[in-house]
This record gives sequence, C-alpha cells and structure tokens, in this order.
Amino acid sequence: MNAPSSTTGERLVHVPLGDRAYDILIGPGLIARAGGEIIARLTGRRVAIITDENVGPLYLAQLMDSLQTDGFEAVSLVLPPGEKTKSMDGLAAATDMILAARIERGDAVIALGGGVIGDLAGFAAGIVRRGVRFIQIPTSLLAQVDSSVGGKTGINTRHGKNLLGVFHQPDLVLADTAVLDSLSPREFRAGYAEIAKYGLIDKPYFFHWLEKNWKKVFEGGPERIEAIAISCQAKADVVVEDERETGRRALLNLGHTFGHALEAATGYDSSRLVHGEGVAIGMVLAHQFSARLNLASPDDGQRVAAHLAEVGLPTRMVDIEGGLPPTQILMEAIAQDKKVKSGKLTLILTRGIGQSFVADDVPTSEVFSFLEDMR
Ligand SMILES: O=C(O)C(=O)C[C@@H](O)[C@H](O)[C@H](O)COP(=O)(O)O
Repeated sequence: MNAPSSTTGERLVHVPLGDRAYDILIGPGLIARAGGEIIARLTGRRVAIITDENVGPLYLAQLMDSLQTDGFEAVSLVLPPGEKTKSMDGLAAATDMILAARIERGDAVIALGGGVIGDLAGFAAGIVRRGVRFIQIPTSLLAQVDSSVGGKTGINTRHGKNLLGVFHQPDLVLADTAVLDSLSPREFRAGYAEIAKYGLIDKPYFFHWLEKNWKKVFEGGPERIEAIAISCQAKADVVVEDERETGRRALLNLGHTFGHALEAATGYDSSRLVHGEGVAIGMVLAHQFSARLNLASPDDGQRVAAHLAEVGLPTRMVDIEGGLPPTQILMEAIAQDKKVKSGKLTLILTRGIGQSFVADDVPTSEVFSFLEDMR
C-alpha cells in the first residue's frame, strides 16, 4: 500500500479511475511549479483560481506567477474563510466568476485552499457547462489527506452538511507539504483526525504506528509525508473500488454521521467546532456506540479517545464550547445523513481498532438514548 517515493522525498499516488484517472503529488514546493505540472495535463490555457482570505495572501501570487510563466491566463476569486462559505452565496460567486472568465470545458478551475474551498470550487467546476476540469491544491492537512481526493464536492444547506453536491473527480491534486507549516496547531490537529481515521477503518498497524509516531508527524519531516501518502493511498484504494459510495466507500464516513450532526448543531461556527474536531468526537462516539451494542470492547473506544486526546483533539460532546441543543435536534441532522436508506440509519460501526463496517438499519431509538447518555 506504500506510495512510490522519489529521491527528493516527493510521493506520487495514482488514482486509476479509467478516463477519470489522476495523480496526487505530495511534497514540498509544488505550488511554485504548479504551472509545469498542470500544463502537462491540461489542453486549455485558462484557469480560474478560487481561494480564501487566509490562504490567498500567502500563496496566490506564487501560484499566479507559476501559471503565467507557463503561459496560462489566470483569474482569481478570494472568498471569506470558513464553513459558511460553502453556501448558495459562495456557489453563486464561484460560478459567476468562472463564467465571466469564459472557462471552457478543457480549461480548469483550481481550488487553492482547505476543504471548504475544495468542496465549493469542485462543485462549481462540476456544474459549470456540466463539467469543466478541476485541479485541487489543498493547503490544509485535512484537505491533503481527505477532501481533495475522491471527487466528493458540495455545499451545506440549513438541512445539513454537504447536502447539495456532485461527484466530480479532480484532474490533478498538488499537495504542497511546505504550506502545512503555516497552519495553526488547531487546524493541523483537525486534519490529523482524518489521518487517524484510516487506521481505525481497516489499518490497525497504521493506527499503532501513529500512536508511536504522531509527534514526528506534527513536527514535520519524513514521517509527515509518509502519513499523508499512506492516507491518500488508503483513500484512493477505496474510491477506485466504489467511486459513488454504493458500498465500501461509506467506510470513509467513520465518525462523520455524528460529526456532521455536531457541526450542524453548532451552526458551523468554527470558534466552537471545526470539521476534523467533529470527526474526532464522532469516531470516539462510533467506538463507544459499538461497545454499547456489544460489538466491540470498551477498551478500544478508550484507546481511540486516549490517542486523540493526547494529540489535543476534543473527544467528548461536553468538550464543545457553548453546549449543545437537545438530542432531538442532533437526531434531525442525523436523519438527513446521505447514508440513510428508506428512512433507516446507516452508521459506520466497529468490531475493534481497524475493524470498521457499514451497519444498515441501526435503530433510531438506540442512537437517541445513546446520545442522551453521552451528553
Ligand atoms: O470521501 C468520502 O467518501 C468521505 O466520506 C470522506 C469524508 O471524510 C469527507 O468529509 C466527505 O466529504 C464527507 O462526505 P459526506 O458524503 O458525508 O458529505
């Protein structure tokens, strides 16, 4: 499962999806040579970059320079940062700018930013002219190991998270690991939750490796690139098997049913909860709920909580600032989960560390009483 390694430490993970196949390049300095990597994969010569007010001032000029040096005509849109930008207003601004720039199907939209920008720009690229080409330049750890890979795009609505969107695979992912040094510790930790998720899904040895090596991943160096490459490869393997989430891909949602409900319940207010933190709490809840159903040992949930708490992530609903609305409100968000089938809940549960599985038809009443008890 290891991604090929070059002498510079750069990694390449290929996502073999037939006519939608693409490469993920992982390593330092990729933004500075983005133009060269993109020109090798694109017929069009126009690009529309979408970024946000945090990332734009840091990397937009460097990206523009590289694109212009390689002969691209580039325009950009800088949006406010944060989950609230993944909205109808954000989508309207993005699609309007792409159309104003006359981006054709062979041209590309480039997402320069974290998961919010990637999901929004990808959705816009997927619907403008029924699909223009799309390049991800993820600048958060979370986006590098998860949201930039696999083609899920979308925006939030008042009914819940990511409820409008399309599957639209990128043509290239450039994960420039040098930019991770500019992340706040909180943002880095939030991305780490998604790295730990791959171990908890089906790679117990990776979770064990993280328990031993997490400090090196946080400090940078070869372990960080290794953890990102393993994560991208793990995600690519699942996506290639089940691109449109008709089965196995749902495993990538470990922790997300609870996590998304918590994000909705906290009004997508990043001062209270960011996505990766919701996923961290959600993964612990998934392990605890599995133990309550006698599917797993309570020791596994404690081990997961201990590791996530050790890196500084929240692991309990009571860790969320400002309290939560009644459990019934959480249940309403859970009822909008995309995995619901014929009105019945599907949860990702586990038989132990690295033994997650898709559980259909989970009784709503059991989930309700569990969440009441965990508050
Ligand atoms: O790629 C997937 O499939 C995932 O579920 C990965 C998740 O970590 C990611 O947050 C995804 O965007 C959530 O998807 P959703 O279908 O639950 O909205």
